[in-house]
Amino acid sequence: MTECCINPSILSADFVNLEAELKRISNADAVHVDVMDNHFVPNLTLGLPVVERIQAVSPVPLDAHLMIADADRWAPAYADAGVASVTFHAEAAMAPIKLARELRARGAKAGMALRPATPVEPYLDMLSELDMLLIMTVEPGFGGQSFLDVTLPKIRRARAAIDGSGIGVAIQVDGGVTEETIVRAAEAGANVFVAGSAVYGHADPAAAIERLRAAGLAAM
Ligand SMILES: O=C(CO)[C@H](O)[C@H](O)COP(=O)(O)O
Ligand SMILES: [Co+2]
Repeated sequence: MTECCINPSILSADFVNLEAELKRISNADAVHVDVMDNHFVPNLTLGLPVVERIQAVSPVPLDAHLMIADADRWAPAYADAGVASVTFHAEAAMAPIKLARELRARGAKAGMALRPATPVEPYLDMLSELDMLLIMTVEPGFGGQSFLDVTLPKIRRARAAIDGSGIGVAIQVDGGVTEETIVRAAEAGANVFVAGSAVYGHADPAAAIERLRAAGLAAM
């Protein structure tokens, strides 16, 4: 595997200057947009109207991470808005296969996320319905948390299942990704890396992206 995608999270950007903040990461593979509803997670960020404006000005495709309840009802609208990749949480979807098919039918890549304590095994048979599996490496809700190494065996099991079945599903990790932890996540089998603090916490976010990409690639 040679692909190594770095998707900065704008959760750590300056929300008053989002257009300028997006220009600072134009060498990223996508921009990760964290949508939180204060129900599925104890935090509130932004919703569809703001995502539509980000979509209009972003130099890179959007990777929407929906930390919202009732994903079956709300997620398709993000695909309709032209978001390239829409990720819902398995714990928030009543009918994840139906929802993944709806997202793809609307032209988006379908992603499904698992909280750190949610096992991957119940979902192995539906991986072919997905373009991306997001394995959360922190409890969703806030940026700036520490990477949970306890999730590494799950990443390894997911990678083994994907490689064993020959399906082309990306494995994304999100939370606490740094130049150090990206090595362990990449060795375990992840190939798409979300980083908020480790990109926007630096004076030169574009240079931070290149360092993360180099560290991830070297570990694959
Ligand atoms: O989904 C998220 C939190 O729920 C964020 O994408 C994630 O926390 C990124 O921030 P950091 O890299 O600072 O951990
Ligand atoms: Co996220």
